[in-house]
Amino acid sequence: MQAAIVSTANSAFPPFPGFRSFSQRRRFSLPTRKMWSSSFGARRIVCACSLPPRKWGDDIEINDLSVPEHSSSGREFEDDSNVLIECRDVHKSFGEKRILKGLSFKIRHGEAVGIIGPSGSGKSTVLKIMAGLLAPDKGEVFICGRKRQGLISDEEMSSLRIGLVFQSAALFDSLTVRENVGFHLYEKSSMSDDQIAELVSNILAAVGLKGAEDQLPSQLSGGMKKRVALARAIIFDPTADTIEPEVILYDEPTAGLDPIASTVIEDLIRSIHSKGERKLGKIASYVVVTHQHSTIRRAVDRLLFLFDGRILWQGLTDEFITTTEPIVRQFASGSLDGPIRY
Ligand SMILES: Nc1ncnc2c1ncn2[C@@H]1O[C@H](COP(=O)(O)OP(=O)(O)OP(=O)(O)O)[C@@H](O)[C@H]1O
Repeated sequence: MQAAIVSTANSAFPPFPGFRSFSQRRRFSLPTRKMWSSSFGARRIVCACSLPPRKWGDDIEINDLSVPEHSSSGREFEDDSNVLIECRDVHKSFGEKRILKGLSFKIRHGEAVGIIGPSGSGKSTVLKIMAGLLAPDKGEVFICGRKRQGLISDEEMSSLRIGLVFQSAALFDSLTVRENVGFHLYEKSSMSDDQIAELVSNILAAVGLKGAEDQLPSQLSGGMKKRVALARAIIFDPTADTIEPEVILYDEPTAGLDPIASTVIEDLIRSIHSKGERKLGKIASYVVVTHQHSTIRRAVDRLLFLFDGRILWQGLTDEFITTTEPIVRQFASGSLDGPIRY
């Protein structure tokens, strides 16, 4: 994840005069998306890096952190009828550096996919391209079968909502944890401040941050910031009335967390996944960029291995440790012996 992009995303949500007090939120106007667009040229980034409130149904239990069974058959991944996001022959360079050199893959409805690969291989770049924050130099991105032109568009938002949880959390520095997590609800929801505060407290408790409501991001550790960002991505609006398929992209959600905190996050990511059914309050699919073995084992079903600008290998999570592909094998074992040289 590059600092430049993160700061761009942060600048899309500057604290506005009067914004500190959400209890007075109806006495001043938060900027509309149009205002964001004209003021910061960042309308599309706003749409993608933090999800607006979703409709969650009564069936969601935030405390239900049980891990659903992993898919056991690779066959379902051959079904092309339900593709939400497809990258086709995507190329991306930064200056002289060719990062992506013909990357192709599909994310289907119901999937839990991990993207792994060596540091600097372009995993975060792929997420940003999927989210519509970066445009490929060459190649195509299809959203629900429709080719994306440039960056994310409002038209696309109506068919699929894509949220990106940044590696660096990208919190608003001058807002409290409660205000960061409840940001979209305070702006868009018909819920009362007390209801939002209660919902925020429940979500914070679920990510292990009970009692952190009034703290500022500067008072939190890196791991705590990550959990706040996750809480912001998964908070729901139980009063909204639309259900749209939704994909969340997580960039190293467990990096820097202790093993137990990682497990909480991994199970939380699982617990809001609908696994294909269009269910109120659950997300259709998610993609996790990670280096953590625990996250690979616990939070995803299928893996894409990115190497030298392409998908070198893909398979089910269980196959990752048994594959005979030499590069993947070396990566999985962490051995210094093998084709990858540092
Ligand atoms: N906006 C940018 N400008 C210039 N170079 C960039 C930019 N974004 C990414 N890069 C470069 O592209 C390469 C891939 O970066 P990226 O963050 O996508 O890799 P990654 O696989 O996610 O790395 P890591 O696992 O270390 O987080 C790096 O060499 C990085 O320096």
